[in-house]
Amino acid sequence: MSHSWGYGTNDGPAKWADHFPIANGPRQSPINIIPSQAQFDSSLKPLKLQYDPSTSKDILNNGHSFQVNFLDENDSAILTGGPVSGTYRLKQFHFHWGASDDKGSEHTVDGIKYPCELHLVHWNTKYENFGEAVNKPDGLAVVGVFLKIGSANPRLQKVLDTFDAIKAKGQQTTFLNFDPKNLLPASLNFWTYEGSLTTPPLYESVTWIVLRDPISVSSVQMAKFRSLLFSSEGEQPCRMCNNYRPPQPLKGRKVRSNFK
Ligand SMILES: COc1ccc([C@H]2OC(=S)NC2=O)c(OC)c1
Ligand SMILES: [Zn+2]
Repeated sequence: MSHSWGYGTNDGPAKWADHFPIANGPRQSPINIIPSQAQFDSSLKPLKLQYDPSTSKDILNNGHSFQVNFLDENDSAILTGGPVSGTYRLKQFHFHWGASDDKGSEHTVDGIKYPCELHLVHWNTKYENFGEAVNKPDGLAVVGVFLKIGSANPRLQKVLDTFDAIKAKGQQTTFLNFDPKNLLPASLNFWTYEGSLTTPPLYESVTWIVLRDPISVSSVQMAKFRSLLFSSEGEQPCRMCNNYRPPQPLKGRKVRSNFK
C-alpha cells in the first residue's frame, strides 16, 4: 500500500524520509541554482521540444497538483538534444505553487523563489513506458519553467479556465488540442543537473532541464491556482497551495548551462 504524504506539518517534506529514505539520497531535487557556480558546457546540444497539440488528452486534480496528460504511444510529442541522448516522450505537465506570490517554486535561483514552477515530464523511449522509466537513472527528463508575476498570461488562462471542473481531488475533464509550447519562454537557455522526482517516491531518475527565463503570470491568475483543493468532494475543503519541496543538498553535483 503506498504511504500517504502531503505538504502539511505532519506529512510534509520534512517527514518524507520516514517512509521514503531516498529523500536523503545523493541526487535529490529541487536545488538552489547559483548561476555564478554553473559551468558553461559548449558540448550541450540545443534543446529540441517538438509537441503535437493533438496529443493533449485531459486535465486531472491528483490531490497534490493538477496535471495535463498526453497520449504517449508514439513520438508525436518529444524532447531531444540538450543534455540527453535518445528520445524522451512527453507524458504530462503540472505545476507547484505557494500560498502567496513570494513563494511556490521548487528550484530557486540565488535563493530567490518564484511564485510558481511548471514541470514538463518526459520519459526515455529506451524503456517500454513511463512506469518502466520512472525509477531508472536515465528514465526521465523534466523541463522546469519559472512563472514570474507580471501581465496575465492568456495561454496559461486556457488551463486555468478548466479549474471549476477539477476543483477537488480525483476530478478530471477533457483537455484537447493544447500546445505546451505556448507555456515556454522565447529562449530555451537552460541549466541542467542530475536529480530526482520532487515528491514521493522521490526516485533519482530525472535529468533536470531548468529554463533560465520565466514566463509571466498575474497575481489574479495565481489566486486561481489557489482555488483548487487538495481534498476530495465531501471532505473538509483544504486549499491546494504550498505544494513545493524546498531545495535539497547539492552533494557535489555539477550544474551545467548551455549559455555564458
Ligand atoms: C509517478 O509520477 C510522478 C510522481 C511524482 C512526481 C514529482 O516529481 C516531480 S519532478 N514533480 C512531481 O510532482 C512526478 O513528476 C514527474 C511524477
Ligand atoms: Zn513537479
